[in-house]
Amino acid sequence: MPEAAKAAAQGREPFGSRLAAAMAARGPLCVGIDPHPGLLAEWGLNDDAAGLERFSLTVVEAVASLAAAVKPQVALYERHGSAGMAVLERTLAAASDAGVLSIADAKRGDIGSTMAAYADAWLRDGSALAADSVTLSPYLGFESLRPALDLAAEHGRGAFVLALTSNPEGKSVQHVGGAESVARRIVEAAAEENRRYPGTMGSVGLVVGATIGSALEELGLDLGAVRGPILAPGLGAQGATPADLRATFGDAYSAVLATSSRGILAAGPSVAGLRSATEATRDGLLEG
Ligand SMILES: O=c1ccn([C@@H]2O[C@H](COP(=O)(O)O)[C@@H](O)[C@H]2O)c(=O)[nH]1
Repeated sequence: MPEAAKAAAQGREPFGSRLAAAMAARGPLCVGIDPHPGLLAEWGLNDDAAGLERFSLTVVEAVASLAAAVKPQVALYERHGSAGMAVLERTLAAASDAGVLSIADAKRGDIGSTMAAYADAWLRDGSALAADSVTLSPYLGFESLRPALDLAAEHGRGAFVLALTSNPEGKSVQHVGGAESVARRIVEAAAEENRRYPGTMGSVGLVVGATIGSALEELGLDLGAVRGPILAPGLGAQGATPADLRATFGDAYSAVLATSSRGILAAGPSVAGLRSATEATRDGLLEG
């Protein structure tokens, strides 16, 4: 049975279609949920599971109707051990209840047999950690991600594969090869993967930083050919502006889901403050 039909049989449209609809309705912004110790302190919360929960649920409540997606940063829950992971489970459930798509920023990647276990955790129906999509690291080879790519397709969920990350050190691996760069391999593999999805947007996206400047041009990469969403971190706290995003992505800008965490979260803990920062960021992305 084709993937779209399988996912629909389970009552869920493919992730790419659901994200495209959310971006059309609410704009191209994802709000990152990054409960850094410093932010918890600024919000008057303890650096413990209770503080983490108050922080996370406040963000979901504030932004669910304004953002196309939320992106909890898994590391910041993991540092609280099992209690933190339980908060992450409740945060993902709250996002789902509030009707906003979730991207678990877990950056998982492993050999195929263990990748299947990661896929079960983040993408299988019934898993307490199941999110609408998950970030994946292709350092063990794009094809090592196969269990996650297939399970995502089967369950109407999605994946964002790291291609050109927003940190300056990323170049030392991702640009290697010049015209035949490592990043090109990832971009081409994602494009191939999205052939299994009909419609305008496939369910396999890429992570491409808003801070990469002219790298797409230098490496000769055409993100339009991917037919998938481009998750672009780096807006706000890492210095990128909406104008930078437009200049960096050019014709592919319509597929860009910009994500900002600290730049918006600094406006908390008031729900009104978070909402107004989210609206301002989103409006900046929508303005020509
Ligand atoms: O290339 C990447 C991939 C992921 N991230 C993640 O996005 C957020 C950015 O947070 P800000 O506070 O808006 O800087 C964070 O969770 C990173 O792990 C990234 O920045 N770059």
